[in-house]
Amino acid sequence: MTVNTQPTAERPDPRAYGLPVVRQSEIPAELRSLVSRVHDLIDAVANTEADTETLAEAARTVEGLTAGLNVARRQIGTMVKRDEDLPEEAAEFGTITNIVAGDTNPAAPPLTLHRTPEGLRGEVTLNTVYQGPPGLVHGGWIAAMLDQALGSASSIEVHPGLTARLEVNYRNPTPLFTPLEITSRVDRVDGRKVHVSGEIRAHGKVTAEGTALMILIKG
Ligand SMILES: CCCCCCCC(=O)SCCNC(=O)CCNC(=O)[C@H](O)C(C)(C)COP(=O)(O)OP(=O)(O)OC[C@H]1O[C@@H](n2cnc3c(N)ncnc32)[C@H](O)[C@@H]1OP(=O)(O)O
Repeated sequence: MTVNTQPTAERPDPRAYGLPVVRQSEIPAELRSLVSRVHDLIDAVANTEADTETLAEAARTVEGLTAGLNVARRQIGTMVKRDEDLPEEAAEFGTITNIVAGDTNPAAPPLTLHRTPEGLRGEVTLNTVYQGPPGLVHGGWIAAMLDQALGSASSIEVHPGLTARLEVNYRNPTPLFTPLEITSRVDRVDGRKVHVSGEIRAHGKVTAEGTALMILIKG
């Protein structure tokens, strides 16, 4: 059961802090396609054993592409507005290049979380880019995914906040190339302090669990 499905206050509008906002539906299909291809490129580069001529040509090509894309860059802190069907005061915002969930970040899996009657839930499958021990997800990345899921629970169920404390218990190895289920929820709200918890599961078995204290941003 969710503890609180009503925001404690109207959500802060990033535009009031000078941050640009892009609607999720405004992200061009061509950019989404590019992000997806570069996501695959990162994995290919990380694992290639191609000959040196192929590598040198790829480096020149990528250098040229990078220069072309850098001609027009977004402002740091650009936000994306999700759940566009929700009323304006209930809209959810996230940073567009968020390393875990950012729409335009090719290094993000990305992790997409949806509301459920119990809190939030998402699924993600990770390749070797996220590898720590052989065949397993890096522990720091596990913490990052939990941080995102716990922070989003606070943001969506209560109000956006910053992580003041995060504790992770690594119960079992988290495998690569395996659908991971990520769940999170708000356990308790005490003024600006929001206590949240969540888990990562593989094949139904908990591999990691996290608890965090989120401090709601003022305003
Ligand atoms: C959709 C979005 C998903 C995002 C997911 C990702 C989330 C993140 O990664 S956020 C980035 C990582 N976190 C940070 O950078 C935060 C850095 N820390 C800070 O900026 C500040 O310490 C901050 C904002 C957490 C708290 O500062 P401030 O707003 O001044 O609050 P402050 O007055 O000190 O504390 C408020 C209350 O919280 C308590 N508190 C604050 N920090 C802690 C802590 N670490 N442990 C326990 N209690 C704490 C205080 O004791 C106080 O309690 P009370 O009201 O009972 O006296």
